[in-house]
Amino acid sequence: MKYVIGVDLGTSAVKILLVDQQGNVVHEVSKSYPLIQEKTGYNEQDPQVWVDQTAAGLSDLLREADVNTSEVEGISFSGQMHGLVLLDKNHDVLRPAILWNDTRTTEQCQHIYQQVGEKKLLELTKNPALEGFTLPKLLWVKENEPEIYERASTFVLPKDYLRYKMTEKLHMEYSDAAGTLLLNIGEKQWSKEICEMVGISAELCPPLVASDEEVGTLTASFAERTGLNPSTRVFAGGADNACGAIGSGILEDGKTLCSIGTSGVVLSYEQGPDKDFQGKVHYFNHGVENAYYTMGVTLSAGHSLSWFKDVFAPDVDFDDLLAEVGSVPVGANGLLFTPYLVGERTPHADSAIRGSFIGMDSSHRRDDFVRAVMEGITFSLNESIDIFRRNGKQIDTIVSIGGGAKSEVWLQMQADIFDATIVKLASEQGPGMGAAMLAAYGCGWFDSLSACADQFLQEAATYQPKPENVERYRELFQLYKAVYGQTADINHELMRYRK
Ligand SMILES: Nc1ncnc2c1ncn2[C@@H]1O[C@H](COP(=O)(O)OP(=O)(O)O)[C@@H](O)[C@H]1O
Ligand SMILES: O=C(CO)[C@@H](O)[C@H](O)COP(=O)(O)O
Repeated sequence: MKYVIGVDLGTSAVKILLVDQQGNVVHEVSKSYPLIQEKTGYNEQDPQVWVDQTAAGLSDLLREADVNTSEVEGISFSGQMHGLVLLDKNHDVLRPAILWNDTRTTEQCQHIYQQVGEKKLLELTKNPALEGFTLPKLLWVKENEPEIYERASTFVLPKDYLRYKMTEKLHMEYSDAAGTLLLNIGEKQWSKEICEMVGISAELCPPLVASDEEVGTLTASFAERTGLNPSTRVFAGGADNACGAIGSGILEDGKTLCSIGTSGVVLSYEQGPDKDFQGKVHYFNHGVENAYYTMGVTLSAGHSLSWFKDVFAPDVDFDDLLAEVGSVPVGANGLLFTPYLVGERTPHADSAIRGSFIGMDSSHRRDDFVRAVMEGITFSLNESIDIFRRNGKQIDTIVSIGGGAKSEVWLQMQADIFDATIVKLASEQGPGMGAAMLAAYGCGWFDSLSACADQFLQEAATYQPKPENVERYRELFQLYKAVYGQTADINHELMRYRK
């Protein structure tokens, strides 16, 4: 038997899948790591921890699955996007990585608009300047930590750093480079024009490769540390949302994905770079050659539920926390939640907005709060679906993945709020599966990623919208949408009282 490995370097954990030639997940391992949150809006991680936890996870995976390592042909990656990993001339890390959900860079985003202009920025990158993207982070370091910036010789994104430590080959690939705001996504080249206009040396930008490109094999020391064979073939991989799309079969026009991980995204396949969403949704290169995708992002999706659990039910696991949510009626007995715990991206690009519970009543119990949190996250994602539909996209079927797809109640809630059929796949680990598929395709097991998807991906269940719930949620969605406007000023004022 032959195997490939998909490594998904997420925000809460690295998840590693061992997949056979039929697409069966033979074994999986997850190793978590913390967020470093020194101040409000700050979110960092130590890149060395990603490498150590991945090495530990691979070692556990191979030992527990008890496979012959010479049968593991290839390995590839999916990674949390946008995180800035700054490296010196020896490729040593210069400071903790500044992550996608870090929103300290509002001033730098304004600087980008002033220097480049909104129209030009959209023309070149197809995206607006958002705090989470990599370029504003580079500018923040340049302004606030000039002694570190001066020592920088290049930058990479989280999974690129991990791959570098495994192979000693340094690259970035298109689907993740698209989220830096420095890539001309249509031409698939670093934009020298943007570098010049914002004052970043183009020499900092690393060499670019395609997601399915073979970049080398493992170093002897990493192979020894994990038990993998040093000749294991290593493929570049992709951004977690591009890999989530591959691992969910979002490989042709008309296909839509909803992923509820730490962040939440609604993502739709695009054939080319030429559609115009006026920057209201993100527009990135896919992990499939010459394809693209558009997506809306809820910054704190699963993170809102994890936050609620950590603060109010630390000793309860997710299954127990959600056990009675199905018996709470639609609308959580009049309780609304907005999931803006770390600011928001779509549809409100606002780093200072924060979350609210509206309508708390002394009759409310923990289950009402849990349902309200789940509904609020799903309403937020519905705002992205709304943008797609208003721009002419037909969305009647959505593949749902991520931690949120583990719960039947949440899957039905998605069907009712999105008013669409929800498809659950046999594995909810889309990004890890997408990474494994890139390795399988790269190893030549299939002629195309679509052929691989036909073999690897199976529908496990579908959830149909229930008309009476759809109607109630339609009314509640109008109230949900009003909360942002009614709480924005108060939240902006409260900003100066935060840590
Ligand atoms: N059993 C469960 N039911 C519902 N939601 C869950 C469950 N387990 C985890 N989650 C949610 O999924 C999120 C983690 O999703 P995951 O896709 O693993 O995230 P990431 O890739 O960002 O690390 C958690 O924050 C939590 O809110
Ligand atoms: O910032 C984005 C997309 O633009 C996030 O989707 C990150 O890519 C992190 O993803 P998860 O850890 O939630 O999967």
